[in-house]
Amino acid sequence: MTTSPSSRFMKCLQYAAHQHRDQRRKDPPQTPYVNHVINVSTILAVEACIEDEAVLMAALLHDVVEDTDATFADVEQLLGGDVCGLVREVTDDKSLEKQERKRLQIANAAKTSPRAKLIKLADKLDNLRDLLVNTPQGWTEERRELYFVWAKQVVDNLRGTNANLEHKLDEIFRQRGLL
Ligand SMILES: Nc1nc2c(ncn2[C@@H]2O[C@H](COP(=O)(O)OP(=O)(O)O)[C@@H](OP(=O)(O)OP(=O)(O)O)[C@H]2O)c(=O)[nH]1
Ligand SMILES: [Mn+2]
Repeated sequence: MTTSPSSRFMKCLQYAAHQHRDQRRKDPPQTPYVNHVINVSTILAVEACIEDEAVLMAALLHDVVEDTDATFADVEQLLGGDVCGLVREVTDDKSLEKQERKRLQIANAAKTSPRAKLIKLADKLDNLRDLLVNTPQGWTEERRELYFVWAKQVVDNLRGTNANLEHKLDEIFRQRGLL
């Protein structure tokens, strides 16, 4: 049986689109940023068959605090503590140096809850699918290659979470000679 999206889910989608409305991805066609967060939620719903609505909503909001003026308090007020807690788990601390943030993504991946790990796996899958076909503006080939290497280190600490997503990520790592 097909069910309609809930009004909470629609409110969440609208909020993500609103918050990211002026942002573009770094790919040459400058795709609207919101396409990425919709992709991450869609990967979870369609490819990983996740029915946990809080996970699908947190996927839509996974970059909203990191990359817009939204706060955790805003997310909590709009969608409650469960969704907000998941968003918190997948949000980088932008006040840290970039190298430290990258190191922490690897180190913290293993400590993340299984539901947040799903979002992180889908996030990396979408970013890597994009990198297979695009070089972000201003990136060298070397920087692109290093992103694949770094993403594999993050994914290695997220394993045992969802066989389907991990298989799709491994196909990409194999294609790049990393596995
Ligand atoms: N592949 C790709 N990535 C893009 C694009 N536009 C923006 N990004 C973002 O760029 C990040 C990777 O760039 P870096 O230079 O390594 O990191 P930074 O943006 O955090 O400084 C990814 O974040 P991340 O930390 O890996 O994950 P997240 O921020 O998405 O959670 C990704 O979301 C694009 O067109 N293609
Ligand atoms: Mn992301």
